[in-house]
Parts: sequence; C-alpha cells; structure tokens
Amino acid sequence: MRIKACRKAHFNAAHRLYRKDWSDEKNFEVFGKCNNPNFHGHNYDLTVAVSGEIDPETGYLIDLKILKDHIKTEVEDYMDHKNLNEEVEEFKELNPTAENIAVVIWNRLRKKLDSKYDLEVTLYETPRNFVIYSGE
Ligand SMILES: Nc1nc2c(c(=O)[nH]1)N=C([C@H](O)[C@H](O)COP(=O)(O)OP(=O)(O)OP(=O)(O)O)CN2
Ligand SMILES: [Zn+2]
Repeated sequence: MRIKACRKAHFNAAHRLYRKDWSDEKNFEVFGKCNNPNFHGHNYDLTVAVSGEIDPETGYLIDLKILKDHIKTEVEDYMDHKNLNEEVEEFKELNPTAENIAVVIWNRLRKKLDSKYDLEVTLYETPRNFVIYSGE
C-alpha cells in the first residue's frame, strides 16, 4: 500500500531574475520588476512529499523527524535569509526562478533520501504562484 507523507517548511530569500548574457533592455523586457538590480524578496512556502510503502513494524513510511532534519539542513539553513544569486552556490550561474529553486531543493533532498522513496516538492513563491517538481 503506497502512501505519501508530507512536511511543510518556510524560508525567505532575496533574488534577482536576469541573464548575464542579455542586455539590460532584454532582461527588463522578459523579467520586468523581478529584474530589479537591487534584488527583492519572497516568503517561500515549501511542501516536501515523500511516497512509498508503510513499514509494517513501525507503521511509518518515513520518520517525519528525519525528514524535518533534512529540510532544515538542506533548505532552511542553506537558503533562509540568503541572497540566492550571491550566496547560494547553485544560483551563481542559474537563474533563481521558482522552477529552478524547486529543482535545486529536490536535488539536495534526493541525495539524503533512500532510493525506495519517491519525492515531490511544491514551492510557493507568492501565495498564488507555485511550482511542483518530482524529478521527471
Ligand atoms: N515562471 C515563472 N514566472 C515568474 C517567476 C518565476 O519564478 N517563474 N517569478 C516571478 C517573480 O519573481 C515573482 O514571483 C512575481 O512576484 P509578483 O510580481 O509579486 O507576483 P504577483 O504580482 O503575481 O503576486 P501575487 O501575490 O502572486 O499576486 C515572476 N514570474
Ligand atoms: Zn521574485
């Protein structure tokens, strides 16, 4: 019997959407106010969903305390109150869009979880804008 166990998390971070290889005009045309050279911030809400089989001995799919600890080290400690473009290695050459942030989070958590689990991350950049990534 497959089931999904989820943990919510939150962080805030600053970013700027732009491409170094584009002119200022093109960056502004494509990214608008998100291209502000002085950066801007978001309160990101994250849901991490792990799926798999319930262990009949423990009744757990995964110990949610362990999932909480991975999210803390891999996402919250790593991204909270950071300037993503300047302080987070993965975004030195990668535009920190919601899509790319979700992929980076997925990759970091994937490395911490047993391959028997499937993983999906849902990242809200604003209360109405969100992306979902499950590694496909
Ligand atoms: N596909 C994407 N589109 C946009 C992204 C993104 O990451 N992926 N990001 C942005 C901006 O960074 C930001 O998310 C938009 O903020 P804002 O303009 O404040 O959004 P809204 O006005 O729509 O605010 P709501 O609170 O959601 O109404 C833009 N596009
Ligand atoms: Zn933004």
